[in-house]
Amino acid sequence: MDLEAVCKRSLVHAKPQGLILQYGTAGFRTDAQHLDHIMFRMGLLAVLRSKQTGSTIGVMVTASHNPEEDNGVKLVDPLGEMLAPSWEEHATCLASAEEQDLPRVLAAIVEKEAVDLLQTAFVVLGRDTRVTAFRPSSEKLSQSVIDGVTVLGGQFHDYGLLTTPQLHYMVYCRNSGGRYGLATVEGYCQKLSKAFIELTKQVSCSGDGTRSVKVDCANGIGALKLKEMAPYFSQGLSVQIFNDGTGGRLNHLCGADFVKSQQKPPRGMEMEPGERCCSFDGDADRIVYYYCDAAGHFHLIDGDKIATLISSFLKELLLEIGESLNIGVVQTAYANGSSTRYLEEVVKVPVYCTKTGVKHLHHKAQEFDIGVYFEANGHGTALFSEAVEVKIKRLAQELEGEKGKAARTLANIIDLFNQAAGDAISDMLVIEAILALKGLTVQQWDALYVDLPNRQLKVKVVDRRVISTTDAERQAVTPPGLQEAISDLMKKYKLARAFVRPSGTEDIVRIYAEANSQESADSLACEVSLAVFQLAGGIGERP
Ligand SMILES: CC(=O)N[C@H]1[C@@H](OP(=O)(O)O)O[C@H](CO)[C@@H](O)[C@@H]1O
Ligand SMILES: [Mg+2]
Repeated sequence: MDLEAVCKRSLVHAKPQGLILQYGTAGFRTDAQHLDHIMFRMGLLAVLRSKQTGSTIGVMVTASHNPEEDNGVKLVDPLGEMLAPSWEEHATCLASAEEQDLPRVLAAIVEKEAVDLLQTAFVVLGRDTRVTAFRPSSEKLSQSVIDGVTVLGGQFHDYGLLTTPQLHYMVYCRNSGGRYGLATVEGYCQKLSKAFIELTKQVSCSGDGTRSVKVDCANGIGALKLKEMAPYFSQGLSVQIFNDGTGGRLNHLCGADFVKSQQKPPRGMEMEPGERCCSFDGDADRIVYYYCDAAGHFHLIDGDKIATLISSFLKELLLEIGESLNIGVVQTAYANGSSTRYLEEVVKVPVYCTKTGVKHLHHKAQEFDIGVYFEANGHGTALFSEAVEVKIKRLAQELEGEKGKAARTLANIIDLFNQAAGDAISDMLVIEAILALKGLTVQQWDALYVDLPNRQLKVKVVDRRVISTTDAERQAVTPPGLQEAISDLMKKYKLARAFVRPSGTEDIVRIYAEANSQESADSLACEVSLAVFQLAGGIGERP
């Protein structure tokens, strides 16, 4: 490790003195102007992680659903997963080191993690479409990552524009010796499209021609990548893209985050009653569906209902095949109470709750033969253990009749999921395939259960760390008295549930409340916000 060369090069990407940023739930994220040194240093860290694991490591430059002027970066571990927690700490230390401390911090990581510096390193990069008013943001920032990689002698491949889940897929492919698929955009498009076409060709065309869906791409990378992929699956589905980045701004009044949090359609989407529509977020790892009814009312179908559709379908297939595999659904505290009840009582699958952030859900889902996980906001996928995948693919060839058909359907569904990360394009194709196979309309899907009315609010406090939680964030431990106050407030309403937690991506405290009516959910959320404001050091306007 030529520390002298690293220090010299680092001056080109000098860290603003005193600037401290933390590797959070989704990597580093802030105003793009403050990220140059972070990018260079994440290039360095990716090389060390690659040497330590003897595997290809991914670096994705994106700020997902954040406003256009922001940017961010996250590292992708060997199996396409989020970076291991101990390395998140190294990332924070490295990002916070002042220039003169850089050699010491790097040496400490090498020692602590027993990195063999003689190992070769390989890093793959992807980036979204972000530009700032004056210059490309993601493109320039990914050059800084490359600078970090090369100064430490690492090799790299820059994929250029990719969705976040596509980069996760590439990393997984490269480290699984081709077992998972071909590590190219073409390989990705072919693997998913082949599975989708196999699935949908069994559906008898009921005279209404090709199925179609309207997709809001949040003016982000999803538009480019969906356009690129659409010809591969066009015989099974036609997509009409809105907010493709040619007119509007990234994530502005559109995209999955906007639609879910505002519970209204994105700007620019032309909705006819009963038509299936969906929205991706800015880096295409989240998806939500929606439609409007004949009276013009908007209906949101969020991650919880997506998880329900997927897990019931998988359960039905297993029943048909005659295999009793251990299937589990993983949610967070934000999952609508109706969805949890429906999954447990009607679908009869065990449901688990983890802390917010996909890495927690992903990790829990790996414990099952088949683990389905979704955050309410639409980020999720399904994971199949290697043994299950091998078994189902064998059964698909061996079994005949209805059992064989079900096994082949499941084998294709396994290929259609991106098992490295939640993926809007892959999830959309899974959903479209299931709806087609089951002959369900979007309204029938929506009618599986009725969401409990709910409300999310934010409160600003002096220091959000005064709030600590337990029981997968459903109970507040500190400050004293807060949980008692919330529990007392909940008693006033029917079917009420409320919790608070400090956000991992914004400097705020989030409040969630649900109850039997919208009025009750709104007023419970408001009362809980006030309790947070009073007991946890609220600042600014009183809720
Ligand atoms: C309530 C909510 O939607 N929280 C989001 C949000 O995290 P917060 O820690 O709540 O800010 O961003 C995360 C990263 O994208 C995502 O995983 C999570 O679900
Ligand atoms: Mg995202």
